[in-house]
Amino acid sequence: MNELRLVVVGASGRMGRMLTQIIPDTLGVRLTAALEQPDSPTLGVDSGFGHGTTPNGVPITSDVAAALADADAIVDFSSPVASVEMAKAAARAKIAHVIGTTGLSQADLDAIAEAARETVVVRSGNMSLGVNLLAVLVERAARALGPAWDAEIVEMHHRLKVDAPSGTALLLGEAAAHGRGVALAENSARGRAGLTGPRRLGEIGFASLRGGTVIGDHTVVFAGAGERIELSHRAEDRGVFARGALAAALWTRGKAPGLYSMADVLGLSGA
Ligand SMILES: NC(=O)C1=CN([C@@H]2O[C@H](COP(=O)(O)OP(=O)(O)OC[C@H]3O[C@@H](n4cnc5c(N)ncnc54)[C@H](O)[C@@H]3O)[C@@H](O)[C@H]2O)C=CC1
Ligand SMILES: O=C(O)C1=N[C@H](C(=O)O)C[C@H](O)C1
Repeated sequence: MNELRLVVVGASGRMGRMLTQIIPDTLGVRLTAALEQPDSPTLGVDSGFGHGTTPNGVPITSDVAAALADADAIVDFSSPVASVEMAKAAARAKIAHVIGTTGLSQADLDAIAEAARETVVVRSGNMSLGVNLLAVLVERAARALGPAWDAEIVEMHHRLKVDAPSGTALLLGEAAAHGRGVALAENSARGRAGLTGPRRLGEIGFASLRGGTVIGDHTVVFAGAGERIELSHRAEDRGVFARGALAAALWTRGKAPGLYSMADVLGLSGA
């Protein structure tokens, strides 16, 4: 089978640099374009620059049309605005779109769902195997324990992260809500401050810490009467997200248009 021709969106970012670093060592994929913002100072620079290796011959560009003309899939860790624009472009070009970007609003999610009617889209707040398995465990725990065990999700990330709660925290919150058979939107508590009153039964709480260079730590606490369960994941290397995203891109081959998750890619749906 031919190599999957890949476009990386957000090529100069932390995840984009990780992707361009590992793509040459990943069987079955080939980088054909590296996209950045039109005003990025890195335009024209070889996209291998970010990790001090030999040039890869793929210069960073902002020409979306040219990039999509020679591609099978897009791997996108950028910004909500950029990912929604890319989703529309991917739908028009019928190219698979793997979206890792977080901080998406409901309107952004609706636009991505609309694009997924035309092409294969894999979206996840976390592309790592560990977190997606953790979500399965959280769902089971929430189902078994019920709302009498208070669920709180604590996350910590590096000082440059711009959205909160993290996409992973929301994914884990969805898992807990699903386990309890409720909607997260109607049962979540974010950013408590001031005279909050006592905790509401069934609430799923979120707390976000930011500092230093932390790649991504998440803990789901189930606090019962007189005992507590904590389920945690710590990412030690952005490679876990990048490898997951490349696995997702390869998985899209031959799939019907639709919106998929990493649980689908990893075979964890219904686990
Ligand atoms: N789902 C997952 O497993 C993971 C998700 N993320 C998410 O991915 C996103 C990016 O994270 P980082 O790489 O750490 O951020 P970053 O800020 O280092 O990189 C984002 C890059 O996207 C670029 N960009 C913005 N608009 C663009 C456009 N229109 N076209 C092309 N490029 C554009 C920026 O210039 C920047 O270089 C964030 O939303 C983050 O939360 C990060 C790690 C793992
Ligand atoms: O911005 C990051 O860095 C990360 N973002 C994702 C999130 O919002 O959960 C995934 C990972 O934790 C790193």
